[in-house]
Amino acid sequence: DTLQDIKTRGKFICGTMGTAEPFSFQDPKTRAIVGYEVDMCQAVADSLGVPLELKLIAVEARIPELIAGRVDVVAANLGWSPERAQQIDYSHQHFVSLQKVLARESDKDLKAPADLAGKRVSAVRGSSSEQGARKFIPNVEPVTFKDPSGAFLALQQGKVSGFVGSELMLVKLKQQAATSAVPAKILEPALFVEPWGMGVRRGDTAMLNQVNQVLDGLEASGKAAQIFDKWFGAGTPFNMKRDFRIEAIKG
Ligand SMILES: NC(=O)CC[C@H](N)C(=O)O
Repeated sequence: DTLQDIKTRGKFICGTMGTAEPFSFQDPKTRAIVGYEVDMCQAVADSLGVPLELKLIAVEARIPELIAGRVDVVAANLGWSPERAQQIDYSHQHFVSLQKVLARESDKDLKAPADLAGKRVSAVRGSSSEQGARKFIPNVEPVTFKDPSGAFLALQQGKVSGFVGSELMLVKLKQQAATSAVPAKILEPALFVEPWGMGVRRGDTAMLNQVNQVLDGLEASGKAAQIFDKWFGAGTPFNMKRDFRIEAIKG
């Protein structure tokens, strides 16, 4: 749909995770889907003068839903990769993430991702983590799950020795595991770094320009840094400093 179609329709539809704190997750009190990526989508909706509608999508459905036109953009932990960049266009990066491995605290012989060579690991189906597991850990064919919860459960049940995923997802799961029977640890070093952008349909130049203009505006005004601090800064479970800018992804 063109920008005019979206204005006529009267809503901007953004595909998002809904399960990934603090990017897009359910607020325990209000039950609304909130988060960093939701704020970014809201800014685009505001720029178009229409309300934001969130559509929750699984990791493996992100690119298919976008290509099929069932969402206007995808803001769903979407890492840039050369393969994906053949299928869709990417906005400027709005986050930069590490990919790491979560293991059981009790597995003392597992210190680095390389120690998982030839072992079983889990990953979310259709994620860059699935591909990264194959690429960066020798002799690994990941067991995949539709949702992060399944991949995490497999680790806790001892069905796999590691769970490859985005760092902040693993940070939250590690916190969750700390009070369970199976505490977890994050292995260092990271497997790889990935810039995240909003996914836009290939050739939808008007939408791509609109999103980039909004993101660049948030960067220039300092609003992007404020939104970052709100979700990742001191007083949040992540306590992070911003070490990237919103800018074009250098592929
Ligand atoms: N599982 C994950 O790490 C989240 C998705 C991942 N960032 C991707 O782009 O596929």
